[in-house]
Amino acid sequence: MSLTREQLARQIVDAGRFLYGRGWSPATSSNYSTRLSPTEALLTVSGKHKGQLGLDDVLATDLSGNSLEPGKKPSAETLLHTQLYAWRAEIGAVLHTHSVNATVLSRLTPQDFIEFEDYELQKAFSGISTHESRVRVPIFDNDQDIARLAAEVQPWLDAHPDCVGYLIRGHGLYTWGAQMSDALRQIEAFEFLFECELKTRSVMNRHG
Ligand SMILES: CSC[C@@H](O)[C@@H](O)C(=O)COP(=O)(O)O
Ligand SMILES: [Zn+2]
Repeated sequence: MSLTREQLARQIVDAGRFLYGRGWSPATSSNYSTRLSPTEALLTVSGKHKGQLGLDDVLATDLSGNSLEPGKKPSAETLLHTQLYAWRAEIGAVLHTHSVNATVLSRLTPQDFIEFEDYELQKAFSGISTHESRVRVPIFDNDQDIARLAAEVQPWLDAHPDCVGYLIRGHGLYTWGAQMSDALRQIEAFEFLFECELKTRSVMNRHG
C-alpha cells in the first residue's frame, strides 16, 4: 500500500529528529528523501536544521532533480538523491548524513574505497546474509559541483548494482533502501562499522 505525501513527509521529519539526536546530522547538514511516485521524489528543502524539520520542509522533484514546487529551495544535493531513484525502481528512501566517523574515516583513507569483512553487522545491509562477505564502500572526492559529483557516482552504481552506500571524502555518507526503515537501519550499520574501523586502526597504530 503506498503512503500519502503527509505520511512520507512525517517519515522524513522523524528521520531528521533521530539522526540529529544520534549526532549524525549536525546543524543544517544532511538531506533526506522518499519516493513520492514512480517518477517523483520528496526531498528536504535546503538549509533547514534537520533536528527541527516541519512537515512543510519538503518538496517534490522529478527524477532529473527539477523542483516541482518553485516557491521552495531544493536541497543542494537533490541530484544525488534523484539519480538513485532513477537508477533503481525498488529504492524508496535515501538518507545522507554527516557524522564525525564518516568524515574522519573518509579523510584518513587514501584509497578510493573501504572494505568491511567478517563483521556480523554486515547482515544489516540489504542482500547480505553472512559475515563471510565483503562490503565495499566507494569514497568519492568531495565536489561543490553536484552534477559533476553525480556523474562520478553513476558509473560506479551501474557497475555495482548491489551497492548499499557510498562516502564522499570529508563530507558524509549516502545510503538507501526499499523503505525509510531500511535506509535508517543501514545508516546505523554503517555508523557501527565506521566506529569499529576507526577503533581498530587506532589500536593498531598504537601497537604497530
Ligand atoms: C551545513 S554544510 C552541509 C551542506 O553543504 C550539504 O552538504 C548538506 O548536506 C545539506 O545541504 P542542503 O542544501 O541543506 O540539503
Ligand atoms: Zn552533505
